[in-house]
Amino acid sequence: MTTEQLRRRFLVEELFVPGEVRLVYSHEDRMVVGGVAGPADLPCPSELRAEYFLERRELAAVNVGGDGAVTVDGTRHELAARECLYIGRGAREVSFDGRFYLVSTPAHTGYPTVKATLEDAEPVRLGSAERSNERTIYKYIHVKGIQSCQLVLGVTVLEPGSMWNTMPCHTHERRTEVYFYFGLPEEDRVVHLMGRPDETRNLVVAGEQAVISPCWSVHTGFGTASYAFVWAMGGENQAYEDVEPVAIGQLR
Ligand SMILES: O=C[C@H](O)[C@@H](O)CC(=O)C(=O)O
Ligand SMILES: [Zn+2]
Repeated sequence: MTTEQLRRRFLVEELFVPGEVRLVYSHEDRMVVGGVAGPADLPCPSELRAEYFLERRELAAVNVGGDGAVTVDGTRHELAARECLYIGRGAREVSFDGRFYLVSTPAHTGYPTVKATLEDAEPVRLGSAERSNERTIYKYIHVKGIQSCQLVLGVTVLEPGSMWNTMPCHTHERRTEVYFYFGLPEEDRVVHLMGRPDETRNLVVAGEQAVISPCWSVHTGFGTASYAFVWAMGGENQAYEDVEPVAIGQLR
């Protein structure tokens, strides 16, 4: 595929339009990703053939702006920067006040709507300054955190001067993963690597853009400045550790 074909197929651009909720439906594990520059209400696009968005789905909203709030069936949840709200199947009315990144997967049952702060996410520090990959992984929705049907989601924040994420990298044959980069200065970019481990391609990604990684694809990258990203997975299982590790020397 050419650069343009790769970008059309795997890169999600232009998610934030004032007063709108923008959504992209991927057939990779039927994940929906979106952006809200609120105030705005969650619509129910006709492609879902549903009465309301969460009739057969679950949703996570991560605050990628300043202070914000999400109202779910009349209950208002205040969210500070980088905090996350999980909204279970069955919620009928969802509205946003602020800047949110959204991820949704199909759901077979309704789990409670729960808010998580950075402290709730049991931060794990990884990497080192020597390898330019000092970072903290905050897991929000996972087996030992917020319960969901299939969604697994968290935020990774790089330290100033650290540019690499997820190296050594991996694939996970049982799940699709989407990375949404944010907190990157306007003029900077992340060079994101995708593709099978023995045949990689790169996408040059700006802040507030998302990259879809099908189950066969690695997902790793380096920025021209530090950044944060939301990682979200959907698919066969929720085991965060269930990955096929790729040694650095295996990459082509
Ligand atoms: O499957 C797990 C995901 O790729 C991320 O959680 C990895 C990550 O945030 C990192 O290494 O910085
Ligand atoms: Zn991964």
